[in-house]
Amino acid sequence: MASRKPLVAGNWKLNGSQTLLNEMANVLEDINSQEVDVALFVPALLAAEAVKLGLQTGVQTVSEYEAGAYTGETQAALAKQLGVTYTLVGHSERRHVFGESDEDVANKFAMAQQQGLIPVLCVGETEQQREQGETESVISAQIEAVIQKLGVAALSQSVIAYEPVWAIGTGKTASPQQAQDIHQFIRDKIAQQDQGLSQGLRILYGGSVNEKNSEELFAQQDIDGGLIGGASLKTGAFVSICESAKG
Ligand SMILES: O=C(CO)COP(=O)(O)O
Repeated sequence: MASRKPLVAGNWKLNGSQTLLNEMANVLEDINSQEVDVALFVPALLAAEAVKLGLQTGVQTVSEYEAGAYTGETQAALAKQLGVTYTLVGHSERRHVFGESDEDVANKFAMAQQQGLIPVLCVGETEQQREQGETESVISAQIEAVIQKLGVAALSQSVIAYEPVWAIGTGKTASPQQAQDIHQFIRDKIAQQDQGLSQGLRILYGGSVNEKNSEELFAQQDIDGGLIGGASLKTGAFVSICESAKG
């Protein structure tokens, strides 16, 4: 895992509760350490509470707009004020269910950074794109949209999460080698523009990670932790996954 500190992040999506948050805060208290960063991407309504409980907190998306007449949006500046650290941008469910384009995602990335949040840029191909040999070109375009807008240096204050769409919530994990190949592709792509930045960049894997497969995934050279969906709603499983990311 080179010298990058691993990050294990739970993405609760539209799930979870105040009760689960309290339970999670109790069990995670002992884990956040020198060896692994642990964060929870909770529904926006729970973010303030998660911060109060001492959790490293993320929201799941932010508005690309700074402020104004945009009913229903989550404001990056307010999240920052509340003590939120991260936001996901471009999660596949935002792209595929809510129709966010690469350009929308780049705009959200920019707004997150402008307001002092760390964006976690989610990238990944659908099953059909993989079958058609488009995996690398799809991921390249998703990353390039951010680089075109902000320059490659912007990636130094961010995290990338590779989440193959066919592996999300399906129980079909990418094999450690499949995941490593794409992580290496991403790091090499960024190295072509900035070698030093690429070496320090954390690239997480997401898609059906559980307490049984996490250790092998996290042992891969270019996998710096995980973005965990379903298993982050179970305290025991999530704690095991976090532990497995330690050196
Ligand atoms: O989408 C994910 C995390 O953002 C992955 O979800 P699962 O771990 O449930 O497959």
